[in-house]
Amino acid sequence: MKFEHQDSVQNNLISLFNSSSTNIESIWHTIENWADNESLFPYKNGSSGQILQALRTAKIKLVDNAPKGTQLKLLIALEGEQKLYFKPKRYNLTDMIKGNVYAGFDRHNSEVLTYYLAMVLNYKWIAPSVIRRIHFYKDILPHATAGLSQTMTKSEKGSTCIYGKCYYCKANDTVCPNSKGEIEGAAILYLDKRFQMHKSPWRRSYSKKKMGWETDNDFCKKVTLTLNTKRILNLIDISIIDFLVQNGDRHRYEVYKGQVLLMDNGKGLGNPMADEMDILAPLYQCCILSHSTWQTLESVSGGSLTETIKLLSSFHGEQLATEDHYRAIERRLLKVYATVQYCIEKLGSAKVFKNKR
Ligand SMILES: Nc1ncnc2c1ncn2[C@@H]1O[C@H](COP(=O)(O)OP(=O)(O)OP(=O)(O)O)[C@@H](O)[C@H]1O
Ligand SMILES: [Mn+2]
Repeated sequence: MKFEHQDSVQNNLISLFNSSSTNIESIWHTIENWADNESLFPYKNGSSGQILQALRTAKIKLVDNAPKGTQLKLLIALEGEQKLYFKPKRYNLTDMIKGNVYAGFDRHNSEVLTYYLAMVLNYKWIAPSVIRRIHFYKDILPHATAGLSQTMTKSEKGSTCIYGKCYYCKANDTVCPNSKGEIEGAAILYLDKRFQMHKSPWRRSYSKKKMGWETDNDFCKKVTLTLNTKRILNLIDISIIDFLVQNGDRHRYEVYKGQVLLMDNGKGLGNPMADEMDILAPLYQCCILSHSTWQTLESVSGGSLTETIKLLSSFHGEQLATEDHYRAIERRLLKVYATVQYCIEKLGSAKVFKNKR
């Protein structure tokens, strides 16, 4: 069932994304002059769509390794002073990643789908991200830094491949151009600003050891001693987004202009059959939620969440996930509603719903 209110939410989102304008210079100019406390990057009046179009098409000036982190990725300088992070495709959409919630390589489509998901859920502290195919021999090799060239190797079939520079990068784990000579990946707009990094209170141990949040029923109380309500509400918003795509790897978070950024979203969409509930621990342990997040969640019920993501991503002609994954997101959304219901029953809605500031 669809409500009128849902149509207006969807129409508003369409107006952010359905932009045919491709004046790259002018959208980069808008970004450079962006000084707003409402979102990480401009999004109104088609800006979101224009940024994605620019990320997909802007000419490449320089390609380098991006050595921070465990996953292979590139830092690409575009004509006109903007940069992007390029997380290459490592899996097909139908591949199932078995194992724990942080198993496997990053999924490039998870970065992109999470961007749309966050925008639909009105979480605007995220960098625009879009699928881009880059011609290896025309657009990477001629612009590669010496450092990047040193982390390339010839495959058995004779093509040049990249193994990159990162914590988990290994010379036999390469990314190679496809039969068209292209490498597909997520092009993520680079935030060239200073931000602070914090450890997530709900991070995993990445070993057999149990973390405080896994054993302590009063864990949220401890968190409230160090973090204010606004920060906790932000972390809860993020845990909902992470739960919907099953990203279980939110070990740290970055803060910019007092807002928690949704950065590093590549560990979602691994297994459409899994609903690991503990990703939602911030929500069910603290049992608070911002009013506005709840309103937004209610406004995307009944299938409209994934319908809207599909619609917005269709403007670039890309399929971001299989139907199994979209069904899984809708199924998990029902579990989010049920978790909020549990909190209301436990504490009463007056205690659950909070204002963000
Ligand atoms: N869009 C961005 N703009 C600027 N900096 C970014 C952006 N995305 C990520 N970073 C920074 O780069 C670092 C590495 O990126 P990211 O976390 O995506 O890589 P990763 O390989 O998945 O790392 P990890 O293995 O620690 O999860 C992050 O710590 C973050 O500070
Ligand atoms: Mn990561």
